[in-house]
Amino acid sequence: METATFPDPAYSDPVAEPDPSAEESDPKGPVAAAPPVRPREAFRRFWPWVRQDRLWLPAAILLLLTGAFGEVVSVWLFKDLIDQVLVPHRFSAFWAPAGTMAATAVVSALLIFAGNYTITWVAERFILRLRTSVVAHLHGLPPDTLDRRQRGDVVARLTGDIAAIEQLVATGVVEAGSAVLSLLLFGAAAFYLSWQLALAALAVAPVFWLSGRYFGNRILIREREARRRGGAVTAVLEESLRNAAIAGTCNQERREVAKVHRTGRALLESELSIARYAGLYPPVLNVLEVLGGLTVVGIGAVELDRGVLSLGGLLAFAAFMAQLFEPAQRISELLPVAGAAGAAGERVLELLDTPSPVVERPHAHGTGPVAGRVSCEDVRVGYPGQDGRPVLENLSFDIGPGTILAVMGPSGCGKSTLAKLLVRFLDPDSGTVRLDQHDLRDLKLASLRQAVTLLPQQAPLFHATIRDNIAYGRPSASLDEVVQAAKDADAHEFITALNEGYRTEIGRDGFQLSGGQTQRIAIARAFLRATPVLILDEPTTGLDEQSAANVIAPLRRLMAGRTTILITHDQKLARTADAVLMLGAAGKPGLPGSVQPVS
Ligand SMILES: Nc1ncnc2c1ncn2[C@@H]1O[C@H](COP(=O)(O)OP(=O)(O)OP(=O)(O)O)[C@@H](O)[C@H]1O
Repeated sequence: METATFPDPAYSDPVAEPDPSAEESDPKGPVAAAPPVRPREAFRRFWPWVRQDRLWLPAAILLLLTGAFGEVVSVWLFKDLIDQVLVPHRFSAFWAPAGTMAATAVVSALLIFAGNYTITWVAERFILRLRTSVVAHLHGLPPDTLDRRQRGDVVARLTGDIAAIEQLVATGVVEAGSAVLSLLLFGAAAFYLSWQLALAALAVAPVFWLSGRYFGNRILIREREARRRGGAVTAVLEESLRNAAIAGTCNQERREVAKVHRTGRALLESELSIARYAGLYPPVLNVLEVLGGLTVVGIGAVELDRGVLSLGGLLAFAAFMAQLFEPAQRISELLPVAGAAGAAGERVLELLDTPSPVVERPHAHGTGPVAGRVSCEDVRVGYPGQDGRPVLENLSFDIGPGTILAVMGPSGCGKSTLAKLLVRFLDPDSGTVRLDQHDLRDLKLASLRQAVTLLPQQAPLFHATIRDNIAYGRPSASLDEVVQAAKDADAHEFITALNEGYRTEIGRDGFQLSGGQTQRIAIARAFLRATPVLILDEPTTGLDEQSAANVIAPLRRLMAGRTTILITHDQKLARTADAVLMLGAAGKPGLPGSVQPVS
């Protein structure tokens, strides 16, 4: 029998060829490129999240600039030091300019620190606000819309990409602003000292600009690809780790590792391609700087010879040139960062621009007291990308308050789709779904969901205590209420048998608990919500006979007196219903039969 060895030596070499048998059909990986957005447009879109702190941006620029001005003063004093102390050998005059230079350096350092801290403060607040807004938008989307994206890629967009954007709108603005103003400041000082030399130095400016454009465009294109591939790496990682158990049982560990390796290698190639441009740009600038500097020194030597310029003046000019190149260097370093920010911005805007298929109407109202009548009138619904073929068609039923309606039918006939319609994760293409007399589309979403509890097939649990998991449906519930709900759900006994009882922390998806126990926690949560309408989507699926039997008694108590849509394949459970709706009854999935009383 062949056994896999880990770590596989094949992957210790990062550019090794991955296992070809594991090649994906899509060589570009599981994440599509975001639509391109022009940097100016991206800046305009993200500006609202900076607006609140916008006054701090000029404040930071001012602090950095005043700090930089301190450096101008130091250079000026250095010129005096040479011309008035060193050249005439008057060492008694040393202390005054030296003391002023030292004090200026300290003040300058403090101002630059304050400026940099201010930028970080603005940037971090921007990141926090933007991430919160994007997450709020994503939470407003129905699960189907969100699930169309790779979860790992969404997380990459919400972390790395959002952090990179701040370079475009916060740090970038201040850095570019202060660098440009420093350039002007040092440039003005250089012109004041010798306009001829300053003009000579400026001769290289167009070449700087042209090389900036050349490198900037190429870096942006490569950053786009790298961001996409970065998202693919987290997507593949997330999926691979989530499915580690199935990979193990199917002996597919090698394939999973190869997938991670392949996407990682694609990212590596992308990053190296960026590094070739981003890494070449500063040395190219250095060469241009040296050429500019040599021109200046050549002309300066002639000026010195003609007696137009003092030695101190020439040295001070050279120092200004060095200072001039420092902001130019900073701008050049901003280029790859701005490229990354632009590419990251496109990916975050794509998330923000994902429309919700379910929109609350402007004049939507609350449900008021809910009796619990639920009806569908000639409903037709399908999913996008299915050539307009409906999943449900001509669906009509009307059940009174407190009725339990079992919904049955073959797999794929649209039972879960009906559940989505009733909580408005989906709207019908035609026809009407009603709660009491209200068309669901006229109701506020929060109000509708206050009245309806959906217990999905696999009840999700949070990484939190059992108490918090039960109270999730009503966080204000007291411990007594939580315990009562657990008792009603037949969960109290096994909870108190755990070492820490209700304070026991459970892992994601109920890790530590059996399927039946997880389901009973979810039922306790539904008891606590105590809504007039219940939708139970296959509540016993995946449970063995004994666990299913343990769940049926609390489910009966939960359903008593509430309008319940009970989606099930389980004949035993269906018998607890007052009526049954067979979907796909005529042998055609999606075409419903009528509601029949349970015999
Ligand atoms: N988000 C979606 N996008 C596109 N098609 C979907 C989506 N969800 C479901 N479908 C399709 O709609 C049809 C009905 O799916 P639905 O989940 O409602 O069936 P079901 O009766 O609940 O099936 P099961 O008993 O297997 O859970 C299926 O053909 C399915 O492929």
